[in-house]
Amino acid sequence: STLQRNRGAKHTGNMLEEELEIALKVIVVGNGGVGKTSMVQRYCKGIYTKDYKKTIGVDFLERQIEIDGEDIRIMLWDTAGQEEFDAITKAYYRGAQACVLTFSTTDRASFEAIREWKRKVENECSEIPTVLVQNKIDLMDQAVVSFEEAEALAHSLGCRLIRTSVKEDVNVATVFRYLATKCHQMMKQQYSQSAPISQPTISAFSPTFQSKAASNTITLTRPLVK
Ligand SMILES: Nc1nc2c(ncn2[C@@H]2O[C@H](COP(=O)(O)OP(=O)(O)OP(=O)(O)O)[C@@H](O)[C@H]2O)c(=O)[nH]1
Repeated sequence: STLQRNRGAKHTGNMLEEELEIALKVIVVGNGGVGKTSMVQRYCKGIYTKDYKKTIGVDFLERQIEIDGEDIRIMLWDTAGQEEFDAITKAYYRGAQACVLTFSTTDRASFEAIREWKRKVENECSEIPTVLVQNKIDLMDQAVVSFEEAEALAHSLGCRLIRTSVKEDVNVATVFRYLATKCHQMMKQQYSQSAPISQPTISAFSPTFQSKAASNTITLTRPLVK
């Protein structure tokens, strides 16, 4: 397929060596304190800390996984949940290909804010694969949101609900694998529909760019070397 061809042609000897890979920009949004930073750190670094330090603006981490035999680099944008940073964070929504809407089991306001978060994302991005995450399920004894309510919200937003405990490392990887799989399927569809001559442009200056032919991001991981 075109997708595979774009992934990279490797030549040995004096020839140019280039390697392209699929990269996905995923944004993690939700109220302050729901566990966004913890989730991204858990997934990308395998660590968890009890301390809460609010995110100022946006943080960025990445992890590579394999979907369908294809390497996918997941770039996770951990955005600030505190409203004071809204103006900064929304600039980072642009170009996102998937979204994690996060609320906490023990924070009613974070659950009620989900529609508003979805609206903010939709203002900057068109419809992108989205998952609703109910975090801190290790604290079910202090729950202020019922399973039924969470499911009803997911249903009305038209997205899947995944319950996680970042603390106990429950279902965190499931969230990102699910989104990456969805995006990968969409890309494959777009590639098979687009004409074979439409090769995406590759920018060596910006870390990511939006291909016009298909809305996937392709990153040049290794510069051209002689
Ligand atoms: N019990 C429990 N605590 C968690 C879990 N995930 C995160 N926390 C704690 O919740 C607090 C807030 O987590 P953060 O990851 O900093 O929250 P955030 O959503 O990034 O907050 P902002 O940066 O302000 O937007 C921290 O004290 C975490 O240790 C979880 O699954 N269970």
